[in-house]
Amino acid sequence: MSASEFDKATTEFIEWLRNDGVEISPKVKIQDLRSQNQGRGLVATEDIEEEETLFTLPESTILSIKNNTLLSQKPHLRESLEALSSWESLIIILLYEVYALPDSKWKHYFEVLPIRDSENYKSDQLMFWSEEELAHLKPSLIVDRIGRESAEEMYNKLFPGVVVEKLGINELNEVTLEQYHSVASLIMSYSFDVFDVSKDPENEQNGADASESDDEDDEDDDDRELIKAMVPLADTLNADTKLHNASLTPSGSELRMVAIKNIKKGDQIYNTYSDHPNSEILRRYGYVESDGSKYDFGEVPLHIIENHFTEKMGIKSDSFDRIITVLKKIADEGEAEDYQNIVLDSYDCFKDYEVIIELTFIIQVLSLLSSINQKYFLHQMNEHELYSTVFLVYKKCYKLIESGKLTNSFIPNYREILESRMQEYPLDVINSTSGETDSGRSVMCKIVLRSEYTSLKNCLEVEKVFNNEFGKFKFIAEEKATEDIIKKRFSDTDGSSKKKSKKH
Ligand SMILES: C[S@@+](CC[C@H](N)C(=O)[O-])C[C@H]1O[C@@H](n2cnc3c(N)ncnc32)[C@H](O)[C@@H]1O
Repeated sequence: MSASEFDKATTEFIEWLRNDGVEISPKVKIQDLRSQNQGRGLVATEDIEEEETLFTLPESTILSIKNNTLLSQKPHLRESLEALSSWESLIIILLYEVYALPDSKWKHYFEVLPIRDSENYKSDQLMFWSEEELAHLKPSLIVDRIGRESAEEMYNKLFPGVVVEKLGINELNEVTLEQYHSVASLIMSYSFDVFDVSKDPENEQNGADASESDDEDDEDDDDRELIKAMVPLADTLNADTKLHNASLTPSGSELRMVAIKNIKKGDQIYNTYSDHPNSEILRRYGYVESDGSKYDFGEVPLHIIENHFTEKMGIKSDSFDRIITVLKKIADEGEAEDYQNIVLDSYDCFKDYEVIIELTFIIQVLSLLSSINQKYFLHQMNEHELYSTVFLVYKKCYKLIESGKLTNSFIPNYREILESRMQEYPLDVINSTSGETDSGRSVMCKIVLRSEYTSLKNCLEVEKVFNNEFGKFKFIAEEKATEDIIKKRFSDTDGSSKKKSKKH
């Protein structure tokens, strides 16, 4: 597509929007941002004030289960489509609109989407990367979450079983896996979750959350009210976690894009696609923020914690596995939220000097257990003894953390764990500084790794992490924390010896 064809598609898209009743402020325009690797975007042509409306979209423009050609031609399918997940139904609706209808009402919209213009829109979502390209993203854990298998499972479930055989949509008989992937990834990177105001008008004020929608793995918690929708023009806005200056909000049965800040003439108008770190932005949307997302974090996988406590702190591997089993059991059997699960596959360490509480909790539990293990061997305990020891330690740590305390061994353990994780990152990432302007896949890998590495590094600043406005931890001697536990578990209170595991 030449520059003039690209502009022609934009012009026809705008004309179509206006004819469909979309009102667009004269202070904004769609701009060709291909030179910045951003496709199209919306730009201010005049100064705009906070709360000004940039455009208003009537219901008729929004493509969703409420408004589409498939159901207007085949209304008897409504119930069956509604019974599917909102992902599945929108995929079918969109495939029908794009591939079965040469004259779809939304055809001018499709012309400005990657689905019709593969020349100007490269699909860089991780789903489309080769194994070799993905290898450059290691050690990021994002490579384990690409979701290609689950996408293929959905394709195999829908085609031909559901779509052709059950629903009888023969027009979609020939849909290939490739076409399915391109529609599914379009939904992933362009769709919005909007409240279905027609169902419950009282929700109007809460708003079409109208945020860029989540992916198929995290299907809406509140499926009653949120529907997945393609929202033309609203999805022309690019996103930036730090420059976010406009949001989509409901207004009766319409949707409005509203400035949430003053915007200067010439500035780009940015939406937000939720609070994602760079790795997740790359996975879902195929780009990265070169100077890092506001919501970046690095992750500490459980095996790093395991290696630390088994290789350096004297807990045997087998004991470690048994402790983990007990910790999971405590969470499974625990009453209410008091006994939360602290065994995760990985633990987030945020760029802004915050770590998830589960990381603090599990390191504190294992710190106390390793100090108990020096005298009372965990590996010599039977199942019951180990359970009650771990349980007492768990409860002690819960109380400690709740009252703003950690023990002295916590920080060295925490530090070494983070440092071990950081050592997994390649040297060129460690030594690089921001500033890449290229957007090739290998450069994006570097940027993601740097985002993660920087987040981990920030979390090494323990003063900021454990002594901040949200919580100031005091550090107490190990013995003080373990003495009650040792008394309860190992002292001879009734004359019989409970010191089976004591060192001789
Ligand atoms: C909802 S669309 C935004 C409109 C898009 N630029 C277009 O021309 O159709 C989301 C896609 O836009 C691109 N995008 C959004 N924000 C971006 C940014 N800050 N930098 C680079 N590309 C961005 C990515 O390709 C993403 O998958």
